[in-house]
Amino acid sequence: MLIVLSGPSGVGKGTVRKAMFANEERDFVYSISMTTRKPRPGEVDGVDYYFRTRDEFEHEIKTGGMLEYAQYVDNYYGTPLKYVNQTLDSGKDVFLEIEVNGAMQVREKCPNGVFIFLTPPDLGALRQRLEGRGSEASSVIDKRLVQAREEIKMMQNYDYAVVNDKVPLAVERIQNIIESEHLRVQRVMSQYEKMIGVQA
Ligand SMILES: Nc1ncnc2c1ncn2[C@@H]1O[C@H](COP(=O)(O)OP(=O)(O)OP(=O)(O)O)[C@@H](O)[C@H]1O
Ligand SMILES: Nc1nc2c(ncn2[C@@H]2O[C@H](COP(=O)(O)O)[C@@H](O)[C@H]2O)c(=O)[nH]1
Repeated sequence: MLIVLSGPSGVGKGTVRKAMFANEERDFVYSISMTTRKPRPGEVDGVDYYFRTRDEFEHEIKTGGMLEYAQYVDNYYGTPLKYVNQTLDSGKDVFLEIEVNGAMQVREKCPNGVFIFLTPPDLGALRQRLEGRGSEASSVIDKRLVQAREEIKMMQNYDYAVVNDKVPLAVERIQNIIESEHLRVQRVMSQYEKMIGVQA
């Protein structure tokens, strides 16, 4: 199953995802994105992102190496296709943490994915989280907040909206969604197998 988590910058996607992966026992893999953004202090190439130049990124686009990509506040971000395909082929779930334009490209290509939008309790909390993280200059925070308003309008294109008021609660809500989606897929598959006369 392909699981896509979006939401405005600073809402807590990374925080929630890391907490989820600490809990998660099932086969479940995070797809590391590629970006032209400079690493923040402590970020490691190949762990947090694949950090690439614009030329390198554009080469990947031209050669069909990206499942999706978008320009977000002056930088490219995208999902390398090969790793997603290999992981899905191996039977594991893939988890993408990406912004809305990229998510809509994924929806076109993989309509059976599960699309979850993480929201802040309100825009004041979002600003506080971005400022509290301290990783961007205030001019960049302002641009991200402008972008956030546009992104929140896209929430209606998602299958689920989850409020990140408290991290453990948001984790639990997302895990419940994934669990129920798994059960739904299993029910459909077993009905399908019955219909075509294959032993489930
Ligand atoms: N539920 C929460 N309550 C309060 N603070 C939170 C909550 N969730 C995350 N935070 C804090 O908000 C800040 C932004 O979180 P995080 O970096 O995970 O956001 P993000 O959505 O992944 O951002 P980006 O899209 O820019 O990568 C961090 O300092 C994090 O500790
Ligand atoms: N379309 C994509 N968006 C992505 C991807 N990886 C991350 N992102 C999103 O970009 C913004 C900014 O991220 P930051 O690390 O600079 O704070 C945020 O919304 C991320 O979710 C991707 O592969 N494709």
